[in-house]
Amino acid sequence: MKIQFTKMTGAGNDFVLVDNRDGRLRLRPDQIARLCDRHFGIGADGMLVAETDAKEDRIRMRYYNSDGGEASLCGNGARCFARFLQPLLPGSEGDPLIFLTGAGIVKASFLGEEVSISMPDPESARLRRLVTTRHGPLEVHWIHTGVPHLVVFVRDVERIDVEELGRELRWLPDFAPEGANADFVEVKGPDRIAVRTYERGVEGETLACGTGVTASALVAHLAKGLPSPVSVLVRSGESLRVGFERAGDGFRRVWLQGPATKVFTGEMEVSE
Ligand SMILES: N[C@H](CCC[C@H](N)C(=O)O)C(=O)O
Repeated sequence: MKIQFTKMTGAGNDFVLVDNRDGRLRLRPDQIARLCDRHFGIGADGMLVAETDAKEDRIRMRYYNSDGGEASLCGNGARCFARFLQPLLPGSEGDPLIFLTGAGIVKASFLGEEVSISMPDPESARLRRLVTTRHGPLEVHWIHTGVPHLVVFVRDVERIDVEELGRELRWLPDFAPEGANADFVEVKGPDRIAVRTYERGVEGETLACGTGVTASALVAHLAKGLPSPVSVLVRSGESLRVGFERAGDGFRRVWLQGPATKVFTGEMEVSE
């Protein structure tokens, strides 16, 4: 089976995108994992598939991590998805796009090289939980920004063994069975943070994580008082921005902005 795809990157978090609005494609997790494989496939952190949701009469974005498992939202992926979708919808040039995701409706706006998306209202954060790691007790903050995240504040993100500690936090029994992505956050200034993320379903550090950047900025507001918008430096060296309004003890009108770039298009043969 030949797959026509577009490869894109959202600040270094990279994706394979496929237009399946005609519904002809049925990919198994092992086929998705092969497409995302960096040695035997195209190579990506995840895959985004455009579908038609007849019931809602809207386009739906399905997101799969590189292990082939589906997740409810991918923030950088949604920004790339909007950039991918726009030329496929004649007459929509420049207008905001609205599409469905597993975490609700997303509205995307195009700002030059960048794309800004509305993020779902996060479930209320669970702050200052003590967990036990092989290095002893650690204070973590849990928040769900479309997918679950554990946020840890550190003095220097460069000195963290993200693969080792990130993996341990991702699999903590306290958050089983769904687990969580692990974000390590360094406050760099009154409205700036640096974030490194170990991603669930990629099972490793990615160069950026949109829902993780959002989780980190919201918790930095709650726990450290950083105001909106927060500028976030990610592992690739690029920066993203997160804006929000308070609503009671939570948030509303959360948005995530950053680069979303096409890298190449191609086709790949996938075994049936
Ligand atoms: N790995 C995440 C989903 C993708 C998150 C990330 N790529 C983003 O940009 O939000 C999870 O399974 O919870």
